[in-house]
Amino acid sequence: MAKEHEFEFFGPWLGPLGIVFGLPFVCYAAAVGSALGRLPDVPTIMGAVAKGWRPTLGTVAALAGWMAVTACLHVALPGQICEGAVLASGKRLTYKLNGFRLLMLVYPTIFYLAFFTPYLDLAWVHDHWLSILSTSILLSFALSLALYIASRREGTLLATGGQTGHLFYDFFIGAELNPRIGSFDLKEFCELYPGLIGWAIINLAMAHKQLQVLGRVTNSMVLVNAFQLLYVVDGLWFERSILTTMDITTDGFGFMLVFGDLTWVPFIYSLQARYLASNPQDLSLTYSALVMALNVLGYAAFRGANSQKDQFRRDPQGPSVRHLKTLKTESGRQLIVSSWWGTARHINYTGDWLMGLAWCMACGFSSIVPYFYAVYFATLLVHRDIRDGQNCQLKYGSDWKKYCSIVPYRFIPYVY
Ligand SMILES: NC(=O)C1=CN([C@@H]2O[C@H](COP(=O)(O)OP(=O)(O)OC[C@H]3O[C@@H](n4cnc5c(N)ncnc54)[C@H](OP(=O)(O)O)[C@@H]3O)[C@@H](O)[C@H]2O)C=CC1
Ligand SMILES: CC(C)=CCC[C@@H](C)[C@H]1CC=C2C3=C(CC[C@@]21C)[C@@]1(C)CC[C@H](O)C(C)(C)[C@@H]1CC3
Repeated sequence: MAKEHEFEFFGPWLGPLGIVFGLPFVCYAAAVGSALGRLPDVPTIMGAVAKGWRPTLGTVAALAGWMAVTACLHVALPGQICEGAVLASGKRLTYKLNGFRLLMLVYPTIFYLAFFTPYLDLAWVHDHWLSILSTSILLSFALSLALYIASRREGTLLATGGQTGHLFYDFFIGAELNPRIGSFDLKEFCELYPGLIGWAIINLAMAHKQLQVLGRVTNSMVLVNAFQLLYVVDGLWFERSILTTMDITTDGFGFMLVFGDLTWVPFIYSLQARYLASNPQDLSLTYSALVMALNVLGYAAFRGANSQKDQFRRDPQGPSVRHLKTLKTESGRQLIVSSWWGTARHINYTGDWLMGLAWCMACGFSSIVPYFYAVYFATLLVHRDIRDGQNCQLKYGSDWKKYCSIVPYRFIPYVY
């Protein structure tokens, strides 16, 4: 029964209800605030949304078309075939990974058509933002519902946290672990293809809008596009490493991830570019260099730590990782206690957040709106660090305590 299970997010109702209904509202607020360049009050948000929220045939066709194009390309293009982590059933699923190829095909094509030909008015995305957003929210609800219903089939492998029996909570947190249509893995696809690549395309659309209105693209817009494209390219180039993240190995595919992948990432992570489309900023050379340095620093910690762990988990005797100091655990696995992983237990999160801060800073300091991302992301990472700590405590028992005493800081050495 529901009572015997542990509920994340403050119980079966409070957090889940807040997320299911609160986050779509935050998306609308961010849409209005980024256009105005200030924090909007509720009547202003409601007024703007009332005027422009309705999905149209055009926005439904655009979004459905985008999902269909990415899905077809994922199926049609060749890709690396990789095995995922071992499941509770003892089996491993195979995944086809071709996100980087897909990006390399789609992004330059759209860039060329929008900026060098009259055939693609990409700024349309900017002008129909609220309507596209509503379409995406509705799609997220519909897909989550379909996934929940499908998870009730006989013999589906359910996520540990998504089988409480509490209907709303399971719908929210995700019941089925790896929903698939044949060999097409819906969770891996949604996490890396339409939303993540869509984010990079949306950024281009915002630059296109700026070009239409201003007659040029500002250096801040170029920086935001370049930084975030690097982030997307990195995610797709290292697509394989997603197969060992808790999203794929542990969490079910429900509203939280569906909405996160298909709506939150493209519509919130593009906040800076959308802000700059309506509030252009010209940055000095020195300031631009500072922001670039912060992005490089963040990227070094993010990529350095993630790759180090990845290589170590694949082959602890590999030439680039065999020198690392480790703690041997009773489970037979080792934990790295030197180099990146000796500085703080989640130095990769710190690097990720620093990059996010650089994206916000590229928008200058005239408005707090673009900084919403840094605040949101800090909250997500703190929560994720706690969840991962709990998982590791279960996996490694007293060895995890030992590890925490050797590497006492979570994010920033000597601070936190
Ligand atoms: N942009 C965004 O919105 C988001 C980005 N991310 C990014 O995704 C990346 C992956 O994040 P995530 O999967 O959450 O977490 P991590 O990459 O930090 O993986 C955590 C796992 O790594 C292993 N591990 C932890 N410490 C050590 C150690 N010292 N030595 C060896 N292995 C260790 C443990 O698993 P085991 O021991 O079983 O291998 C642990 O469960 C991060 O860089 C994060 O910033 C994440 C969420 C959202
Ligand atoms: C507020 C809300 C609904 C949160 C849901 C969380 C999701 C937005 C994030 C959970 C884990 C994510 C990851 C990425 C994007 C955001 C979500 C989906 C990621 C794909 C971004 C690119 C990175 O390189 C990554 C591949 C490491 C990363 C994986 C986790």
